[in-house]
Amino acid sequence: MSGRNTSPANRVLVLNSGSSSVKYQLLDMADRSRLAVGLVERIGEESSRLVHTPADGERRERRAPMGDHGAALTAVAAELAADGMGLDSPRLAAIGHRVVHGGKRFTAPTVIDEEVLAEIERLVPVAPLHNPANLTGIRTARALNPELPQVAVFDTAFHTTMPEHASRYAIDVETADAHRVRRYGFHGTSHAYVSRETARLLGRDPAETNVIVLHLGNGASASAVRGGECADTSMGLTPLEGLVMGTRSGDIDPAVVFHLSRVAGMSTDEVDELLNKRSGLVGLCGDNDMREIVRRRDEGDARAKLAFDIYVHRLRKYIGAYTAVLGRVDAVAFTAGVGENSAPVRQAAIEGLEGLGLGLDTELNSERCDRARLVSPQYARVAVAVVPTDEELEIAAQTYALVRS
Ligand SMILES: Nc1ncnc2c1ncn2[C@@H]1O[C@H](COP(=O)(O)OP(=O)(O)O)[C@@H](O)[C@H]1O
Ligand SMILES: CC(=O)OP(=O)(O)O
Ligand SMILES: [Mg+2]
Repeated sequence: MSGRNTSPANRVLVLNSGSSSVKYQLLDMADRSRLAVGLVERIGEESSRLVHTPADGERRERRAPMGDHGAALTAVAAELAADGMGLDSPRLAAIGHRVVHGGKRFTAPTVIDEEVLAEIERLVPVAPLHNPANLTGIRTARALNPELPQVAVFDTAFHTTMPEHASRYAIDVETADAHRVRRYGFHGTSHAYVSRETARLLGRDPAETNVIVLHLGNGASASAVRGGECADTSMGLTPLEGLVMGTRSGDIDPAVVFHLSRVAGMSTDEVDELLNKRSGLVGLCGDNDMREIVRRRDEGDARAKLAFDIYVHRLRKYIGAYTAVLGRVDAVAFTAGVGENSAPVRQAAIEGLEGLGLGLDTELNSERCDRARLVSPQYARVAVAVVPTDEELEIAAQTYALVRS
């Protein structure tokens, strides 16, 4: 089976397009190994940068302005081609795209055609930072190889099991339904993967395990997972609701919007921009990198301390709320950039929650480690876990399963 024409098409390219970045991985699904990983940052700026690392080669960095996600993906395709793994490679089975908003319709991974593209486009108003980037990525990939199957894996899909008492807002039913206003939830691929991995870490069946997952990246969300299914999650119609994030406010009184419009004369777009891009940690202290915030706080910076405290206070409220939603909690799992790396955030979030059965082993918590692990003491009733998320692997697995079936 080593001849060129007989090599199986078992590779999947995964594209995770954020508002100003693209993360990508090329995976071999025979052994789930990574053949290349990379990142394009600062898309839309003069200082765009691509970092590409093939599994068996040197890390390469390219700096050139990339105006949009199309230009970024074209540059990624060129890097892959230089390693003999271009988008026209017969070994490539499919491209899996992370698509942030799938609305109510997409409850599972879906092969992309014109109609699916149109539906993703229709959802742009409820995911303005994300769906346009996803669409550009998909269109460019299709132009580069029209024959290649493209699969959309939706952030919202995992949350479609939420019961209506969790997904419906308490507003007029007819108005809500006419405009598809409800809570959808996001980061679903991560919540699904991490809740399953947490059960595995505990040596338990995911179908009988209840987990609170705290996905703390730049965007951040919490979910209550009962027996492998989402019972509630903190993001809503859009990825703005819930936890305090890098640049997003999370929960606020909706009347803040009317107030800013009436009293400060701000337009709808201006308030939208304020809450999505100039709020959260950035709005509170000018920084959205948790490393920097903790460093400043430790040097006595009052604004950084307040930002940290507000971030953690919100997190603790959700831990309490989801303990009540689930009734019995087996584990709280921290994941994504902040969750996996910030021992001070984990400590402040769990400290004093003995009443909920939670505790932390401060030594285990401060160890650096990139594998899933427990950081709670043996005697704690509820386990606390740090579980690295792997959205790319999960997207590749779902994509590959779909194109093979
Ligand atoms: N060592 C670290 N300590 C604390 N926070 C970290 C560390 N590494 C990364 N982060 C945080 O993780 C965030 C990015 O998380 P990530 O999950 O990659 O987000 P996204 O996928 O939304 O880009 C950074 O903004 C930073 O705040
Ligand atoms: C949905 C969402 O917030 O995604 P990200 O964390 O990639 O911004
Ligand atoms: Mg992320």
